[in-house]
Amino acid sequence: MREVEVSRLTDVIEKLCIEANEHLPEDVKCAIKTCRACEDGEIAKGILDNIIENFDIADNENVPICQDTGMACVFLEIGQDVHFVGGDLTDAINEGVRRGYTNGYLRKSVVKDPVRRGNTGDNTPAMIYTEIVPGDKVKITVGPKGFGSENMSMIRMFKPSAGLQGIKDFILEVVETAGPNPCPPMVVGVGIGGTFDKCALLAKKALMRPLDSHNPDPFYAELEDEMLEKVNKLGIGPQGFGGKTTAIGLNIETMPTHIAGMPCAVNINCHVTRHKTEVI
Ligand SMILES: O=C(O)C[C@H](O)C(=O)O
Repeated sequence: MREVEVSRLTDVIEKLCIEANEHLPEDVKCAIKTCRACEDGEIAKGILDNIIENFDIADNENVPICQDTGMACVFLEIGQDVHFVGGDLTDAINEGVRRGYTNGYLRKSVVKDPVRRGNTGDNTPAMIYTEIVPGDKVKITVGPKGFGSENMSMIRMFKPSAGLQGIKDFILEVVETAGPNPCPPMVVGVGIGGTFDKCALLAKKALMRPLDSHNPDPFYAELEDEMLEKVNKLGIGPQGFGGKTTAIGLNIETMPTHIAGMPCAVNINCHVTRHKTEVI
């Protein structure tokens, strides 16, 4: 059994909240630049140039890429041989978010109550997802999630008879309904399978996977390519002004499901698909 002080998580999460908000992952930057090279419309090219200039400024001046610094989604893969000591794990995670958003001068975007509102003032609570894995390490990923795009996400509980075509049509429906609202070019995270709740989590996890990777199952890897091409043929384009680049990536995550169902969730992210990981 390896003892891990929870204060180490506080320190790491503080750092990851700031870094994730200021520095876009290389695979995302690369995907945006590749799409810029393929565009021929003047407006689309100009918007993608602005997006590239924006993330370069954020990198060089250590400022947030977007005014929406998001809800702090914290994913923990906890080795089963880890024993947390020195305090309450949830409190330690929230303290990391509190310090990150305060010391990094990041916008506090969380309200105390979904209906009656009232800002919590420190961007807590974090959305915490834990998974127990073999080993004695803790893998921490912070993915700040903006809500212009979160609001455009959807889930549908298909009957199996809807088949693959039902899923393909649903992905296109969600992207088309989103239109310019999630600040395209977007990243499309798709979850298929599990239960109602697990399916939504799969879609969110799909957004954390590098855009230059594929689902390990060739069937779903091909579906990722096919659907990305179809999404880009919708012509929504950068910021919704038309063009070839509606999405810079489309990742699919799946898991087994019940014989009577085929849940599908589509979690939309804007081009600011941020996440930072550290293993302790
Ligand atoms: O909350 C915001 O700043 C805006 C939001 O992310 C949006 O896309 O409009």
